[in-house]
Amino acid sequence: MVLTNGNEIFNNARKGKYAVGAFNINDLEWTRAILAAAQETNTPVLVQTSMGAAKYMGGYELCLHLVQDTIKAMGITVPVIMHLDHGNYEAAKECIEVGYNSVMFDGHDLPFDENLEKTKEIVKLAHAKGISVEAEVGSIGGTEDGITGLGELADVEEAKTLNATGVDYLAVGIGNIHGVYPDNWKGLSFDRLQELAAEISTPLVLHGGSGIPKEQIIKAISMGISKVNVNTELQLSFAKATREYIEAGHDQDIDAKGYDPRKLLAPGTKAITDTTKERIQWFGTPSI
Ligand SMILES: O=C(O)C[C@@H](O)[C@H](O)C(=O)COP(=O)(O)O
Ligand SMILES: [Zn+2]
Repeated sequence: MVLTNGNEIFNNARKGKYAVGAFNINDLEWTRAILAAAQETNTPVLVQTSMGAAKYMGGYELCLHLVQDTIKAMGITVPVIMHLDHGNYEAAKECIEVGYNSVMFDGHDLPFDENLEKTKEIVKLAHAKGISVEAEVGSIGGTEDGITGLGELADVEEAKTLNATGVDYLAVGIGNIHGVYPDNWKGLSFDRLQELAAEISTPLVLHGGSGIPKEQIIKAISMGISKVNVNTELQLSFAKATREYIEAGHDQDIDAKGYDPRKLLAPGTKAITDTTKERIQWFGTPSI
């Protein structure tokens, strides 16, 4: 079985100064597309469900089985990590129970001491089952109520304290944000990344990978980022390819090309694979 936790994969990435992509799945097509990209590049991959995506698809157990069965149906042979992305305490416990390979406990919205205590609990529960744990230091910004933040910087002392709980990888704020970056974005803070990487040898995670210029991604990886989360870029690629297909004018009333979902979804699914392969190349993930 190719499903595995993230410990060795991301520790090797940190040591080797490359990253492994963490790509969000939203349905069967996304799952197939991302797994195809990993198989075609012969590289390990992490597929992740946010709480919302898992609910949309039918729950964590269905998502795990979807990935397991798709791996089998596609004959995937590269290592795959099934991960909970931005999980709250209850979701992290549920995914540990269900059998995910890896969980993120995102306690950024809790008082730090509570985040710390709950992280310790999740680490204990997860490690008892050989499941990896990701924690988040501070908040990874984004757009809320129409306002886009410019990205927060993780506190180094808080990062060291959270890291001491035994988490397997640590998401850090270095000016990164989720979703589309605003025109006045100032870029990643490599000074803060250097401070964090000097104190923490645990693989570091960059959330909000979509929209960061390639050269900044590559530089951050050279400084200790070992896992890069990407979701929005895959969604944009899918939407663009699907729109172009529909606007090509297949008459949806009489032409099966215009209404057969397997034809409607094909261009977008291929676009997800192509974008995923391009990001794997950016991350320098070595083929196995
Ligand atoms: O969009 C989600 O629900 C998942 C993301 O938060 C993911 O964790 C991530 O960081 C990807 O960010 P993006 O590439 O900016 O969409
Ligand atoms: Zn994220």
